[in-house]
This record gives sequence, C-alpha cells and structure tokens, in this order.
Amino acid sequence: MQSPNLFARIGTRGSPLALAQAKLVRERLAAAHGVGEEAIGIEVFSTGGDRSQTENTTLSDIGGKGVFTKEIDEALLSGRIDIGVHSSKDVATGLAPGMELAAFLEREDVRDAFLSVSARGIDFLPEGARFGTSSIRRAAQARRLRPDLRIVPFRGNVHTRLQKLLDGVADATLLALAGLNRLGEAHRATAILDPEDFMPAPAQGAIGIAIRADDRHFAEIVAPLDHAPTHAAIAAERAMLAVLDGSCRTPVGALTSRAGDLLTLKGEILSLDGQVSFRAEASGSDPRSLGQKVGSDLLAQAGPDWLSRWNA
Ligand SMILES: NCc1[nH]cc(CCC(=O)O)c1CC(=O)O
Repeated sequence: MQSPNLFARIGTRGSPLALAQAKLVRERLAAAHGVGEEAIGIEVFSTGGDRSQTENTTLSDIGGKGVFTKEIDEALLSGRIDIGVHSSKDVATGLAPGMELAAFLEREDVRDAFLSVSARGIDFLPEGARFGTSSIRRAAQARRLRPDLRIVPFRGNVHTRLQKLLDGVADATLLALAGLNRLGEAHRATAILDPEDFMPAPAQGAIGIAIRADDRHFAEIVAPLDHAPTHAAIAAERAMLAVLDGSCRTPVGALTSRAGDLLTLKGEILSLDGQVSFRAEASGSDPRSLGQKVGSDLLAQAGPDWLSRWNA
C-alpha cells in the first residue's frame, strides 16, 4: 500500500515504455516542486490492451476507445491515483467524463522507424515479404508503396516486437522512434521514415498527463510540466481525429509544424489497402478549429460513403 500522504500518486501501464514515461514525469514533478522522488508514488495497472495480445487482432478490432487507458482512468476518477501518464496517441478522443488531459511533456521525435534484419529500407524488401504490424495506419502506408507485402500481426511491447523481428516472425516492422529513444533502443532502427510519406499517428511521441477535470490542486501541480507548443499540436491533431472518429477502422496520419504562433497541420486518411488516400492541410493559431478544419476537409474529399466503399 502506498502512503496516503504522498505528494502525488501516478498511475501507469506496466510496459517498460510506460514505466519509463511515468518515471520521467515523476522526475519532472519532483524537480519542479523541490520534493524527493520517493514522495511520488507510481502505481501500475494492467489495461485491456495489455491483456488482449491475441495475435490476429488489430488494435482497431479490440476497440480504440480507451483500451490502453480505461483502468487508469477509473483509478483516477475514483481518487485512487491523482495523475494518469499516457502515450497521447493511445488516449481516446472521447475522454472519460470528468477527466482532462492537462499537460504534455515536450514531444519526442514524431517519426516512425523502419526495422529489418535483412533489408535497409522498405524498397529493398523482397517480393511478398512479411511486414509485421498490427497498426492499420502502418499497414496501409506500407502497402501503398508495396502492395505485394504480406501484413502479419505483430503485437506486444516494444522489446517483444524487437525480439519477434530477430526470431524471423516478420521481415520488417515499423515502430515509433519516440518509444525506441525512450527505451535507449534507437540504434535498432534500420532507417527513419520521412514523415511526409509516412505520416505519424495523431499525437505520436507526446507523453500526456491526465487529471480529474475538477481537480484544481493537481492542475496547478502539473502545470509547470506542460510544453505549450506540444500541447497546441496535440490539441490540433486530436481535434482532427475526433472529426474522423466515426470509425477506428480508418488509417489516419497527422503532422504538425509551427512557425511562431502559427500551426500548420497536415492530415491524411487511407483505405486499408493503402491504394486510396486523401490529404488536407491548413494553418491557423487556434488548435481546435485547425484540427476540425483539416478533419472536415478530409471527410469532404472522401465523401459520405467512403468508409463502406474502401474500408469495409
Ligand atoms: N501502444 C503502442 C504505442 N503507443 C505509443 C507508442 C510510442 C511512443 C509514443 O508515441 O509516444 C507505441 C509504440 C509504437 O508505436 O511503436
């Protein structure tokens, strides 16, 4: 049992990446408030996403709605923890009522890395090579360039996937460079993909800090950790995703850049086989309306029945 008079109680998943992220938040909180790290508890939760590792389910099959956060959200809302630490890209656009994403650490590298033991890039894979991914976005982006690739399911935490690659379960995979960096495994990347071609998942690379929406005390405690440019970019990308959220069977990519206060958001949706895709781009200073604009533009281009037509 954790002592009730801790400065703060953090909730996290138990994967090495999730723990590294929670420890980073603990370190930043301790430094910002001049308290010892031992005064900040870390409580580990197993989520549906951790338990459902059935190989032939994609993450969209098991339901994107908070599959990596639900148990942590519940602990937060019930007051068992004060702060939830998440990979922002795993947080559903529809937040649990009463929960707020209050702060984001400065974003890591947003790009995806290509990893293979046999090929130095996606173009060098042999005909019909096995491409390991359970992400519909990565599968669609890979098959756009290489329709011959065979997608094989690839679940598990980052180390599991690295080991599967060494074991020959697949010829290549894609992983977020942010996760590899945080785990000290970036040297495993064979190549780093151009984010204009392989647009990252919305909110990739940003650690998000959740609190109870009515908790003014913890809102003040986490405020010094917030990186405003990251916060704005994630708000724009999540607003775009919310517009597109009619289905989690939709591969979606996003890329934000910034010049002063002006954000530029590029967005993309793809058919599951990658053969049809639409892109939109806009600039603005209000992240939410920017995201909504790019999302609506994508929907308008794709047409009302695009989902049933291409992603059935
Ligand atoms: N549940 C998968 C997940 N969620 C966040 C990251 C990467 C880290 C990040 O985006 O901050 C990963 C692993 C991956 O995509 O390679």
